[in-house]
Amino acid sequence: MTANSTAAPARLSVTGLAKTYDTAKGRVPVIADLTFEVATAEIACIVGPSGIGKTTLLKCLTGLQPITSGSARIDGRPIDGPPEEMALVFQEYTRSLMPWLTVERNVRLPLRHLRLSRAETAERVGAALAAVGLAGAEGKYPWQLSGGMQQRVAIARAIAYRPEVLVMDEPFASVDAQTRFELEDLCLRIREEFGMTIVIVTHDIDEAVYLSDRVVVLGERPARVTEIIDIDFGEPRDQLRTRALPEFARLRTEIFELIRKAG
Ligand SMILES: Nc1ncnc2c1ncn2[C@@H]1O[C@H](COP(=O)(O)OP(=O)(O)OP(=O)(O)O)[C@@H](O)[C@H]1O
Repeated sequence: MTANSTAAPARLSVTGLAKTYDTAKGRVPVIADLTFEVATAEIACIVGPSGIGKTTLLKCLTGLQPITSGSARIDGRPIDGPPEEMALVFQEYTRSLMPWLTVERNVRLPLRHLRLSRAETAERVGAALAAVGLAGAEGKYPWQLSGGMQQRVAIARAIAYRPEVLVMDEPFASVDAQTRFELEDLCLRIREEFGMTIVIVTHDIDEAVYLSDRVVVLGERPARVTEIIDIDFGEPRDQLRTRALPEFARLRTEIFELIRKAG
């Protein structure tokens, strides 16, 4: 955890965040009290039992849901609506891509707001598609692509926008194991290449250990931070070598136990 009040503000800081939904049946407290920070160019994974409030937390971080109390800040500024410097990738790529637009136009869509030159737009779209291994697929439509390829397009769209913070909600849950490994390594590369800060909700403990600089484990209902676990495998990480390290197994067991107790 990078944290102290005299240093520059963390890229993302969550302080005493609480969230209660107002429903027809009354108020439903989902998040009681969360505090954690994510520094620039770090990858943080949020894990916890099903229904603990992980997606709710992401909605608060991305300004899609108002926070009930406490705060979420980006570079010290309170988040009270979708911040321009953030991009969000959902698990359900089928709902996030426009089926009537080509891959190229899907990736270009959010860039409209940035008022870039044509050349820069083309450069960013090309580089993002190349980064996800989809160079040459510009003219295809989402429905002509496999699920894994569609999710790559959704990620390319986020990369082309070059957000300072990339937030992803179970982004690889619906792709096959091989694609999942490739997309995880893509995350590590874009963090390296663009200095992006990445926050990922995942149910996959191994994925959290492999990708993260820190894992935020949520527990209790309404949710609190059970534990923040720093991970230091250094770079580069490798799907076979890193996952075979004794320290990897130790961290997996520790996080598994924490989630089991929290559930
Ligand atoms: N808009 C809403 N209004 C009322 N309650 C909601 C709303 N969205 C989510 N909830 C409730 O908040 C709780 C946490 O849901 P959330 O989707 O954030 O959990 P999660 O940890 O992401 O779940 P999962 O691991 O199953 O994806 C659940 O009980 C859910 O029913």
